[in-house]
Amino acid sequence: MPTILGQNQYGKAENRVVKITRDGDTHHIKDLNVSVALSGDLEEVHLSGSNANCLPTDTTKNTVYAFAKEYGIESAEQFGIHLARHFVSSQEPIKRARIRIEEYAWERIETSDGNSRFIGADEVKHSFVRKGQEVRLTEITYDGENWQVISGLKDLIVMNSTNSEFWGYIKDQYTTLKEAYDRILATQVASRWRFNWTSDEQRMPNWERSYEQVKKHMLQAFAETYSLSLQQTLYQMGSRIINNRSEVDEIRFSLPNKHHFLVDLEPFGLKNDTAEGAVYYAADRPYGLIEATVLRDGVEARIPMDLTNL
Ligand SMILES: O=c1[nH]c(=O)c2[nH]c(=O)[nH]c2[nH]1
Repeated sequence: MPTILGQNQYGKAENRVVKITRDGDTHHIKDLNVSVALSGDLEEVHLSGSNANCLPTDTTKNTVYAFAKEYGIESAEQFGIHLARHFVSSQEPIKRARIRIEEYAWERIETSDGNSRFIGADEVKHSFVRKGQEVRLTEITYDGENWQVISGLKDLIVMNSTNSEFWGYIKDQYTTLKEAYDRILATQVASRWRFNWTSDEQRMPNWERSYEQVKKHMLQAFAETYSLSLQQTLYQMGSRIINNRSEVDEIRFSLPNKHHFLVDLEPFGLKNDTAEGAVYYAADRPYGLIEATVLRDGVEARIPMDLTNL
């Protein structure tokens, strides 16, 4: 049976790059995990074994490290754009580059006098603790003409200990869930948002500020929404971002509902009442999984449905 080569891409995945910038004796860290995927005229590499059009994955790795040194890392997005442009514009057979980056944040360790800026001890200028919060993400795709930048985050764990209800749902012969008028709402946010910056002619967003602002609106909407379902909270989070950040046209969330169930303490003669502060069992599985995209009216949805392997 004849066969044909379908979609293909290649490159070096998970290049771990740590760049230290020295500002006098104050240091700054950028800690990235960069994955390169290239595609183009690569049929012969697969079909005949000719490597004439193949830029080695080893070279793509070296380019990541050389660019970090030569040009620095202003933001994950800027770094990814720079790499994507390089691969597509410098190698004729390479028609498309996709750069995915995870960024791990570090913060300065405070001195014993509680101030990390006006210090006698100089270790704070170069001593860091890795932030336990979210991982920042970006994916840059470039075909020599158009850009697509989808940034995001994962593992941002949030909880509201009240202001969440869930009732009025369908009840069939299998429904046992009790209606909740005051419950815990907790989730581990995975999200991707797409920028409307698509060509060199447009003004590029300020990537660092944009990330901080999107995250701020996301968290504030989570905190400030009186929730009748995680679905409703998700929509509030997304629309708050679309309404406040003109550079973002689309945002998708994958929100596991981290269920907290009231423990039955009746057998021990104890009343476990939410109004007085209750004891919960934090279940890890199964979990409800609430996923949706929120879009600016009139734009096309481009973020893939399944965020897990992005
Ligand atoms: O916020 C929720 N949405 C649901 O769809 C759902 N289903 C469920 O059992 N609990 C919840 N909570």
